[in-house]
Amino acid sequence: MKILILGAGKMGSFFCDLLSFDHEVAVYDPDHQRLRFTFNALRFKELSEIEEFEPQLVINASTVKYTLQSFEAVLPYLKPSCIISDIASVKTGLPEFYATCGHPFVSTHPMFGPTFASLSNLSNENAIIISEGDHLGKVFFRDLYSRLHLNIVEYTFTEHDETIAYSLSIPFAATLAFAGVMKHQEAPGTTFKRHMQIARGLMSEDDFLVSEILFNPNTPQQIEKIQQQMAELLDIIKRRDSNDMKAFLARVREHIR
Ligand SMILES: O=C(O)C(=O)C[C@]1(C(=O)O)C=C[C@@H](O)C=C1
Repeated sequence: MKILILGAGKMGSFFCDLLSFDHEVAVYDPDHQRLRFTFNALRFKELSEIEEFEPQLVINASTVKYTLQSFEAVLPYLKPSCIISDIASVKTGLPEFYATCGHPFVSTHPMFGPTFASLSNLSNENAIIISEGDHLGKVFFRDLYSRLHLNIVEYTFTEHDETIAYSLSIPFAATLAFAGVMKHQEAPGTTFKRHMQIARGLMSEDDFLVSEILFNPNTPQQIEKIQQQMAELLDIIKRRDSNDMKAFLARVREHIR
């Protein structure tokens, strides 16, 4: 299959490595410097090269802020039968775009990345496939993700954004709150060190990625839940109420069972 990957960032390079043994792969990135590290694939710097290549599948691995923009840039150079796909962390705007783009589409979300996952062993990781996608496109990604031993879950676009607001925005916001008040420790404890590791991982992410995940329209209501929990905890601490604290901790334990 002829596959075009948009974006030679971390995820684009990951898909390129993964697919280049079994498929004819090309990578397009308008930032020519980033193509220096692209191997076993054609490196496209000009849009006209895409037209000549005639890809059958496009995997858009651009930074989430530019997902729609990069689709729009390449669309005029694709055959109508070409399946277009994205791996964006937030799907806002994509259902509307796909509905009018005139191409079969498939949308997925690998729930891992180079910061924390070991890309050579993904057997404990997850991937989401959006149910509205084209049948063949979904079969392609289901097969690819199964071969990586990923746990695969299927959600609609709406379910995806609701779930992601919960599973990414809560840890992101909680980490930002922690990192926002932390100071250098000369003798940190193990819990502190673990939090610090997560905070450093998150802060090494692209600002666009962090922002777009937090800009998910479902995020504010999740952050309000954190605020409610903190307000309740603060109140219990100030009152030094052992019974209320016991009840609070029991409730939290129930949540993480
Ligand atoms: O491990 C990483 O590199 C990630 O950025 C993964 C992570 C996460 O923080 O959990 C971040 C964004 C993705 O859309 C999915 C998962």
